[in-house]
Amino acid sequence: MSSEITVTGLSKTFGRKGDQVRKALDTIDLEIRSGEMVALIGPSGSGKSTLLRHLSGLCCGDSNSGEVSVLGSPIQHQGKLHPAVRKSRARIGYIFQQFNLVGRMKVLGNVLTGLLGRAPRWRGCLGLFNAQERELARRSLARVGMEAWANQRASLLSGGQQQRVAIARTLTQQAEIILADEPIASLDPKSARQVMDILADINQKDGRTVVVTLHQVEYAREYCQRAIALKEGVVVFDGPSEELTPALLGRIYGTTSFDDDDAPALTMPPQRPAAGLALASAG
Ligand SMILES: Nc1ncnc2c1ncn2[C@@H]1O[C@H](COP(=O)(O)OP(=O)(O)OP(=O)(O)O)[C@@H](O)[C@H]1O
Repeated sequence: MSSEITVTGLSKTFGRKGDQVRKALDTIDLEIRSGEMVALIGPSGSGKSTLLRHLSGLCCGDSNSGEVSVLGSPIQHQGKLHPAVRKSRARIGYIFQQFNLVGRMKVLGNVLTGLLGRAPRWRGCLGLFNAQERELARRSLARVGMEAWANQRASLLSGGQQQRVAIARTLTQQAEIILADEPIASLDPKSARQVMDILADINQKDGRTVVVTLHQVEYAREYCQRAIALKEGVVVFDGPSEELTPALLGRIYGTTSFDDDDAPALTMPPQRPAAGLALASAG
């Protein structure tokens, strides 16, 4: 399998000298291969969302720190976005915790916005999509079980339905990679499972690479073959998700207590990772 996402030496510091400085990512090295479904896990504030944003160039690393390339194209290099990042972004689907649909717009219109990065800008701005593009959007909605809602306003949908429409938007975009940032964090368990089933289906049937940040470790174990755990901006585990034993999770999260949704119930403040926790000791 070829490498689809490569991150080398990426660091990100928030805050300026004099203010409170916070290192959100600390010299991250990663390689994600074509067709993988990878969970990004770790305690709140460990850097999962920040890392995901860097992968699509929504965020730039520290100057002189590292590089990110996706699908063979550079996204950023030493703190600067590559001039052709817009082209690369058109190939990357991004799913947000809060769906990012336009509530006043119809569901079909929202799904068609997936084409904005590919269609000529003037056509997208005027909403001039051709019959073939509309058909693609309808097929995408059917794939996530939302075809019957095509002409409804997005604001009328439940959270789970909105997230399915957001996934249909990435299908219409014909995204080659899907980055999903906490896609199920605000959903009830049934909707969460539907969304994870759809992401897994796209991964398995279409061979799309999926990287998903998750709070619920059980979903990571069930749906993703590989898990990458961050703690205080450092990769502390990278391996098969079945190797996420309670003892290891206890060290990653600083707790052995998990709530009903299998999200870690944090009772201890985050600690620096113990030396022995780094990568090699994961098994
Ligand atoms: N725009 C920002 N400005 C300043 N600090 C930020 C910003 N974005 C993130 N941070 C900080 O970077 C660190 C990592 O945040 P991030 O949101 O990536 O963590 P996370 O693992 O996704 O957390 P959660 O699971 O709670 O969403 C945190 O300390 C956070 O406060």
